[in-house]
Amino acid sequence: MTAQPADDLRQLLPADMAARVQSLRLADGVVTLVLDGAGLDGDGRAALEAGAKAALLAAPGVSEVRVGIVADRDAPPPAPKGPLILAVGSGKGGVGKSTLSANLAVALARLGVRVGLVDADIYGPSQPRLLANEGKKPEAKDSKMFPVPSRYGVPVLSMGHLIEDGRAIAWRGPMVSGALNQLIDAWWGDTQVLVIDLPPGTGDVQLTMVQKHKPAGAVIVSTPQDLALMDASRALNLFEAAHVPVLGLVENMAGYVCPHCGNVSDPFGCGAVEDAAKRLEMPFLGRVPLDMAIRLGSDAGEPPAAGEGPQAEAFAAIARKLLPWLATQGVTPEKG
Ligand SMILES: Nc1ncnc2c1ncn2[C@@H]1O[C@H](COP(=O)(O)OP(=O)(O)OP(=O)(O)O)[C@@H](O)[C@H]1O
Repeated sequence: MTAQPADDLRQLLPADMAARVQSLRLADGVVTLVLDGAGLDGDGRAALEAGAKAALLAAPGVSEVRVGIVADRDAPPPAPKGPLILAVGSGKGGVGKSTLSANLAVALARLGVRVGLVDADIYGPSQPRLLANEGKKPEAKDSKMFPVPSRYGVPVLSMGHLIEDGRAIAWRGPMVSGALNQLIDAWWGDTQVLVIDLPPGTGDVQLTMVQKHKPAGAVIVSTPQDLALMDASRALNLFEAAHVPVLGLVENMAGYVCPHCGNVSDPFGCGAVEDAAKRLEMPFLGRVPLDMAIRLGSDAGEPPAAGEGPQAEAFAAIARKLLPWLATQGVTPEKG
């Protein structure tokens, strides 16, 4: 039995149901279907879901159908209550998730979005170094913390601000969640978007975290190597299991820029993440080259996105791609 492409699957739905499809994705035998539930009451929605499942499960190669029914397509976007949570995840460590989180936050801030950053990497916090506010302690009022300002217009909260430098944390699950709650439920004021640098991997801690502090969307970062890509698709499953929309994939460390001659070579290959995004029917959000200037800037607390030139542009391009989605969530950059 061969799996059917998503377009063929759509044909299997009755016309009135097909007209309500907002997105339909097939990966590893699992169909993820988002339907527009405009004008339907609870029973109508239940019938829509049951009908779609029955029609699609009959298709060869489909083992599971996950259905999400969203509100009226024409309804104005709801005004977000607190900051909108945007998670940055990866299937494995060391692929540049923290680098992307910091620079994406700075790039969004440069576009006029009020952005905050939470370093949820409890065991290996790196944001205080990346955004140059290491050693500062957050103040607190009514047992809630104030984020620590950074010189790049992005306030930050990280375990790195709470523990002594270099002290490893050996905490168990509940303590980790408790610490994370404090970082997220802080005085974020009029922050519009909270970027969360998730810990690497796809374990229970990550799942609990995304279920509890439900991100409005997630970005997955991967290097172009096959193994990293396989891990990235696990991260995709994590977000799907928590019903968090994945906004797209970012390829990091693609194409090595020689610091001496500026020539670009491809030690890890190039384009594999974009191909994977196509295969998974995910948007591809952009590519960040493997560039010594990115590592040196990051180590020195000077995020490349805050500067000028091609490194800054790589992150700015990714941030710009997120603006239309942010608008659908009621977040528009401040003018001026
Ligand atoms: N595009 C890049 N070019 C050069 N160096 C990079 C690039 N992206 C990340 N790095 C460097 O790679 C190392 C790992 O990056 P980073 O800490 O962002 O990864 P991570 O996925 O968050 O890792 P961890 O899971 O361990 O926190 C850092 O030294 C960082 O400066």
